[in-house]
Parts: sequence; C-alpha cells; structure tokens
Amino acid sequence: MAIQKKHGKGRLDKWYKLAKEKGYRARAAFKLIQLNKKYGFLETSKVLLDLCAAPGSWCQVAAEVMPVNSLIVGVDLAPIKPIPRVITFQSDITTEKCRATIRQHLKTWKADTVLHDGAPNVGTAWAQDSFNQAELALQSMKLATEFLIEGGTFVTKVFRSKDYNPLLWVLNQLFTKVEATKPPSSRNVSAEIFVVCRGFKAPKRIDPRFLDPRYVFAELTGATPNNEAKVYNPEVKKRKREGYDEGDYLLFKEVPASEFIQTTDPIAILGSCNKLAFSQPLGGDIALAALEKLPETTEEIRQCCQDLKVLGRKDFKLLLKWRLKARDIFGFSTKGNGQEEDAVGEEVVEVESMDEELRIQEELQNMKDKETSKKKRERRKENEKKQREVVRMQLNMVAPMDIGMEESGPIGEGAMFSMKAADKSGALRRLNRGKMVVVSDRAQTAAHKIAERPDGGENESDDEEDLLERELDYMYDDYRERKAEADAKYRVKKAKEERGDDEWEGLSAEEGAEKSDSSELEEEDSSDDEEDQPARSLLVDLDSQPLTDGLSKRASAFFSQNIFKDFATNGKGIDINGNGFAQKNAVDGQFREEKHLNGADAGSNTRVDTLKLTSQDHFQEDNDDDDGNFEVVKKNESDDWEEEKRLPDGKLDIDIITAEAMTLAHQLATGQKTSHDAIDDGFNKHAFRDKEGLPEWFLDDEGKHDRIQKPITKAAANAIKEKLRAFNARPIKKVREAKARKKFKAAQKLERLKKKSDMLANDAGMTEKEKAESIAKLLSKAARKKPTQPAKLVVARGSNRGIQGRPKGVKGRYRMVDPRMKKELRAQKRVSQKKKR
Ligand SMILES: C[S@@+](CC[C@H](N)C(=O)[O-])C[C@H]1O[C@@H](n2cnc3c(N)ncnc32)[C@H](O)[C@@H]1O
Repeated sequence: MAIQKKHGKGRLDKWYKLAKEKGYRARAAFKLIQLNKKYGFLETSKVLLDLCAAPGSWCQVAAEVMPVNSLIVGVDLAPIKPIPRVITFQSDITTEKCRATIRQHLKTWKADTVLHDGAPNVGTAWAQDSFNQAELALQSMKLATEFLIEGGTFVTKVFRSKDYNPLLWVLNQLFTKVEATKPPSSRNVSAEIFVVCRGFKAPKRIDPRFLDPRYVFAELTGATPNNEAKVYNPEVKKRKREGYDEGDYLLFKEVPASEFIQTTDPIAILGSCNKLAFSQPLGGDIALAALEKLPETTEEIRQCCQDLKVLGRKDFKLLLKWRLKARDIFGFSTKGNGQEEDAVGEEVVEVESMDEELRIQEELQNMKDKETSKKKRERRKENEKKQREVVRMQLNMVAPMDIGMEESGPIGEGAMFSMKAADKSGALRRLNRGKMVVVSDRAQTAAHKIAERPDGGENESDDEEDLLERELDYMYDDYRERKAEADAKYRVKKAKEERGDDEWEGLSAEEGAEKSDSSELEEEDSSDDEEDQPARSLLVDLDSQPLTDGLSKRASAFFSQNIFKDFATNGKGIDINGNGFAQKNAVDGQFREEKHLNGADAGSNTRVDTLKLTSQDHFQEDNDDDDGNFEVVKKNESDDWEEEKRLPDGKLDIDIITAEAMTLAHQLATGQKTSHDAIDDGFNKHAFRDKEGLPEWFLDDEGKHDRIQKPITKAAANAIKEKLRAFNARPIKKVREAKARKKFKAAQKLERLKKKSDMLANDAGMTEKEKAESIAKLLSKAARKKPTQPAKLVVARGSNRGIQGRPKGVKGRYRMVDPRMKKELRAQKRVSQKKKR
C-alpha cells in the first residue's frame, strides 16, 4: 500500500524519520522521551498506565526505559498491536468497563506513572475539539486519581484553550508540582501542550465536582461583550476569534425598534443586533405603529435601522438622539425632563455624553502616554548612566566608590566642564559615543533657559522625540511584516531568532527547587498525623472559595499558576543589566568560536575546557564586583534539550562552516595564534555594544553591518568551497530516502534473524551441532539473494498499442516493446545464424 504523505503540514519531519529509523510506531515517542529526559519519571516507575496508547509508541518507550519486570498497561479505543512486556487492551477510557479492566490488570498495585496522550476525533469545530480534549484530560485525571500511588506522576496532553486554566487549577490542587511544557518534537503549529504533574497528594476523598467537566469548565462564558466599543468606535473592527458567544449561535439578530426605545441598555442592542425592525409582529404592536408614524422617524433613521453593522459613529449618535426624542414623546424618563431615573435604576443615554466621554478618554490616554514616556525617559537615562559607570569602571577610569557619589569639585555643579550642561544640550550622549563636542556658550545659555522653564523644557522635545521614535518603530514593524510576507527565508530567520536558535524552554516558570523541596518535606512531616492534613481530607470547597483581592474565580485560577508565584511574593522582577548581557555575549561568543576550533584541532580539546573555566571565572568575578547592580540569570542545565553533539570517541562533533572559523582553526592548529589571542580578539568595542533603549531597527541594522571583518586565508576559503561542493553533490532526496528505506529494511531483517537464532540457541531440545547447523542454514538463506524475475515483454499491439502505464492483466515487472522491433531482432538473429553457416 502506498504511503500517504501529508506534505501540507510537513508531517514527514525529522522526528517522523527518526521514529521510522528507531522502529517507534509514532513520532509521538519523542515527546515522551523528551519529557522523561526533563523530568525523569520513567526510570523510577515500576507500574505505568498509558491511557490512549494506540498505536503504542509511548508504551514502546516505557518498555525500553522502565526497569525490567515493570508492569505496563496500555489502553485505547483503537487496537494496539502486541508490544513485548506491555499489556494492552481496547476500551473507551471514559467508561466504567475500562476502569474495571485496568483494575483487573493492576490487581492490588498502584501506578507510579499515568500517561495520557489522548486526542479525541479532532477536525470538527476548534472550540469543540479543545473542549473534548480538556474533557478527556479530566477523565484521564479521574482515572489517575484512582490508580496513582501517592507521590506519583501524571502526564497529560491539553490544548491551550480557555479550558486550560481551569484544568490547570484543578491539577494544582491534586499535585504538588504542576508544570506545563511543550517538547521540541511537538509541532509548533499544534496547540497541544503537556502538563507534567508530580507528587500526587492522594487525598482520601475528592470533591466530585473536581472531576466533573460541567463544573470545572463552568465559568467559561466570556466576559460581557464590549458593546460600548462597537458603538463608540465602530470603525475599529475587531475580528472575533473565539467563535460564538455561549448559548448564542445566531448570526443575524433583529429586534423591534420599539424595544430599542424602551430598553434601558440601548448600547447593548446597538452593539449586538443587526437590525431594528419596523414590521408588525403577529399580535400587533401599538408602540411600534406609533413609533413608525412619528415625524422624528425619518427616512434616514429607517435606513440606519436596516443594518446596524454598517453604521458609523455619527449614525449611532443619530439613533440615540432619535431614541431620546421618542422616549420624551412617549413619556419615558430621560435625564432632561428631570424625572427620578436614578431611583428607578433606569439608565438613560445622553447623546452629548458620547463627546464628553470621548474627550475624557482622550485626556486619559494623553495623560497615560505622557506618564509612560516620562517613565521611559527616566529609565533610559538611569540605564545610560549605569552603563557608562560600569564601562568606565571596567576601563579602570573610576574607582567603585565614585559611583553614586554626588558630583562636586572639578566635575561638580559649577565646574568648568559641567556635565549637567552638556547633558541638557544632548551633547553628553554624543560625547559618550566618542564624539568630541564642545558645548558652546550659546548652547549653555539655551540649556539654562530651558531648565528655567517650569516643565524643564524637556517635555516638548522629548515628546516629539518619542513620537518620532514610535513612528519609526511602527514603520520598521510594517516593513518587517511586508518583508516576511514576501520572503520565506526571512520568515524562517525571524522565527529562529524568536525561538532563540532552537533553544527550548518549558513554558512554566521554574519553581524554586528549594521551595518545592521544603514543601515536600513539610508534606512528609505531616503525613504522620492524618487529622492535621488538609490535603488528604476533603479538598478545597469550590463554592466556598473566597474572591481573592476582588478577583473572580476565573481570574484567581489564572493567577494561581506557578508562573505568577514569584511576583506575588517578592514583587520584584529580575533585572538584567544590559551591560551584563553584553559582557556575557562577548564571552559566550568566544566560547562558540572555541567550540568551532575544537573540531579542527583535536589536541586543543583540553585547552578549550580550561578556557571555558577561566572565562566563566572571570565573568563570575565581574559579577561579584558589581555590587549586585545586575543579576545574571544562570542557565539551567536541565532546560537544555539540545545537548552538545559528541562523536563516539567523546570528542565534540563540530562542523566548521565559515571561512573565518576555518582560518582561525588553521591558525590555532599551526600555532600562529593561541586560544588566549582568540579570547583577546573577542573583547572589542562590538562586545560592549549598548543595546538598552535603542530602537529595534537600529539594532538590526547594527547587527548586520557593525561587526569585525576578520581576515581569511585563501586556503581556508578553498577548503570551505570544497566542503560546500561536496555538500551540494549529495544524492537527491529521493535517492537518500530509498537508501534509508533499504537500510531500515536490512536492519529489520537482521533483527528478525537475531531473534530466530536466539530462539534456536535457547532451544533445549536440540544438540549444539543441530543448533549450529540450523543457525548456519538460517544465515545462508538470509544471505541468498532472491532471484530477480526477468521483466516480461509486452508487445505494444492491439489493445496495448499506445497505452500509458501498466497494461491490463500484467503483473510483476514488465517491458513494453515495439512489435516491429521484435520482428527486426528475430530477423537479425536469423541473418547472423545464416552467416555463421
Ligand atoms: C495521539 S494518539 C496517542 C498516541 C500514543 N501516545 C502513542 O505514542 O502512540 C491519541 C489516541 O487517543 C485515542 N483516544 C481518543 N479518545 C479516546 C477514548 N475516549 N478512549 C480511549 N482512547 C481514546 C485515539 O484512539 C488515539 O489513538
């Protein structure tokens, strides 16, 4: 049967091929491998339950990694082909029957790990899919709560949807550590995400509502729609990406015009309906008839009522005015006639209030803008100052004690070279960049004048500057978007950059190891006394959950995620000083360079290690010196998915791909340069590039052009050229695939052969000689090539004349031949035989 290739989604990616190569039944195997690599739960498990296991790649991985004699049970709606050391059966995990069968298989044991990679019949509406997925995950959690051992691990797949947070909240109540993570082998286009829950609390009783999808996902009806925005600002169209509102599946909504007059919330009607109708209902509507006859109900009003979705702000204003007039005539309360509307609780829309409201909104926006630009400015200045001080300190220009000291004396307020004056005229920035600018008297007096103005004279120019900067940013974003649309390569590059060069990190914030440890300890301590153990008794009562900080349950569920924990406790983010980064980049860059060189010079392997150490030490020292000015986020080794590739002999597998690296490798190998020289080269003006506060377009441009052009040798350039030539001369993809298939089949054959010979070798009923003979027979049979059948000749005559493809009734290899050619060949044969005679 032909393999159906799903090119559209790029399904046949590297994980697919790798899975084929390694004999896994699905590429999903690598998701479990990667999750296990990060959390290491399989090695310590003796009993595992795999819910939704077909075709069985997770079971294969579990059987490989878990200790021998472990119990692995897999269940799925679809049949699973037998897997050695794994018990499988076919059932629906949401049924009681499935639960009973699992119980039978597990007997009295409890599972150390429960896996769930279930995917319902995807492909229907997105909202439906994701809900089913979340529901399935909840079902699997239900099974997990029954079969998991205390402290056990539960891994489940969920989709990032609005059901995600409630589900996570419930999981957080049942497990001590819950982390959401997306392994690299999971496609980026897929909304799937894996939640790894460790440390099952094993409560004695669980509130059934925890496991009831109707309750857990209950608060899902979205916030009340923002009808005001639709009416006040109808020109700004927002696409609705969440589908229909809960319980409201109508596309076209029509209400009688009289209802619009009578309602207390006209904005809601204008924002949500399509038409205000004047047609009489079955029983007749007097109010509607009267409304229709009003002189205020002009033709324009009627036209506006026809289709509310195409109206602009002016039209809505017109309708609201009309409503007020009609209300006035019908004797409904309006603000204008002084009735006690507030007492009745009736809301009246004032037409003028739209302008008023808009004005207030604008003012508020302006104030906000000013505030943010001011803050931004201050932050920028502060950063610039810090940066300068650190750079000066590194250049031994300042003693640490100088930092933070009031400028006085020769560099003080009234000094000849007043930095303040230079700063005000903007010359300081230029000075910092190395341009020698003399602050002229005129500039100084201007600066003083500006300083004397009540707002310091800075606001206007800074606002202008900010505006200009923002405009540039927008234009640059726009340019990049256009470029991304037109240029696929650019898109790939950007995506790589955004992903941080394939480095993958889990999605949840790392919980502090100490914190989690201590919480575990606490749990252990308290396990002796069951009365004192709230986690093990009835869990949190969902109804009695108070609203924390005035937040709704949904909001507090969202903010209760681990990722917000740190913010809640210390309120401080991690401040990474730009300079720290620059320095680290410099050293990192050097490391990378070193890594490249390592491949060229095997002997320098150890040298590189030492270099790494010293550089790191150096970096550490700098850190310490810095008086805690900036905090460096240490790289968590466990987060690294991509390990350094090593050759079987333990050396780093390094590919030199640029002529610069090849030149440097050459120089190192021949002793023209030492690794210390290479490090020294890394410290240059580019290494300390100031990135703080600079616009993105500028940084991008700098990244492209502001770099050292290292000299390259002819030999190195030729070597790289030769390498590229060899690379381009590789066989085409089809040939490579065919070869890989052949290799794979051969490996499978070998595997089968091995198994058979093992069976023969272990057969107690045979003598050693017999065993040797039968194994030799097996091998010779396998080594024998199947005789290839000669291709059948099919004469292109009669119904076969001029056909394309396989002729009817012909099986196996065939060759179409021209009837005349056959005759001619026969004739040639005859002639040659005659000549011989
Ligand atoms: C992505 S596959 C699982 C792949 C599996 N982890 C592996 O490694 O081969 C999802 C599976 O969920 C199963 N499934 C969906 N709903 C189910 C249900 N209610 N009960 C049991 N299995 C279900 C489907 O039959 C499908 O085989």
